Amino acid sequence: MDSDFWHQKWERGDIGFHEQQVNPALVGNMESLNLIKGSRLFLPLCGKTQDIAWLLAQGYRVVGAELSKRAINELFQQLNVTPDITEAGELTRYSANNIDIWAGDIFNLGANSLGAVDAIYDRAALVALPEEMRQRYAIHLDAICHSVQQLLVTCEYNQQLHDGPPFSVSEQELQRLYGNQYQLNRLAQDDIAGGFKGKVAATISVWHLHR
Ligand SMILES: C[S@@+](CC[C@H](N)C(=O)[O-])C[C@H]1O[C@@H](n2cnc3c(N)ncnc32)[C@H](O)[C@@H]1O
Repeated sequence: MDSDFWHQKWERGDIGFHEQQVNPALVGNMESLNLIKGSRLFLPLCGKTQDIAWLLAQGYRVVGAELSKRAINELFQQLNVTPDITEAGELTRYSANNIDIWAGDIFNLGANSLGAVDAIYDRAALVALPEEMRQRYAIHLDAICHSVQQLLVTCEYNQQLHDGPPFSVSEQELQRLYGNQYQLNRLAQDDIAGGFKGKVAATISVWHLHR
C-alpha cells in the first residue's frame, strides 16, 4: 500500500473512512487520558478528520501527519484558518494557532520536527496499514513519541472475508506491537451494526495504551 494508493483515493474522493461527525470513541474516552487543557496530541495519518476541530475547541493543541496536501488544504478550509506553509526537507509544515500538520510520509517525520507530544490519538491509522507495515509504524511511532499514552481505535473481523483497509488488528497483534512499551487497556468493544461494509461481522475496540 504505497503513497499513490492514498493520493488516488483523495483525488477520486474515495474517502469512505472520513466521518462527517466527530468520532464517538474520542468524545466518549478522551477523559481516560486525563490530560490538562493545552496538552498536545499527535494524530498520525490524520486525513481531514473532524476530530481535529473538536480537539481544538476543547482547548487542546494538535499535531498531525498526512500524505495528502489535498486533505490538508481541505482540513484548513473546514477550520476556516489560513496556515503558514514552510518547506522542511521532504516534508511541508502547515501551521496555525495551536495546530501543526506535517504533509508527507510519516516515516520521514523525526522526533525533533514533531516536537513534544502528550498523547497519540490513532483512529484509522494503524488499521489503515497492511500487516507488513504495522510493525514499522509502531516502532517509528515509539521512536518519535517516546511511548506517550495512546487512545487507539481498532477493528476486528475475519480478514479472509474482506480485504483492508481498514485491516483487522487483533489483541494478540497489539500485544506484539505495543506490549513491551505499554499496558493495553480495552475501554470499549462494540459490534458494528449490520457488519463491516454491511456484510462481515466486525467489532470496534477503543484502547488506552499507557505505561
Ligand atoms: C484511513 S485514512 C484515516 C484518516 C483519519 N485518521 C480519519 O480518521 O479520518 C488514512 C490516512 O492516512 C494517510 N496516509 C497513508 N499512509 C501515510 C503515510 N505513510 N504517511 C502519512 N499519511 C499517510 C492517507 O492519505 C489517509 O488520509
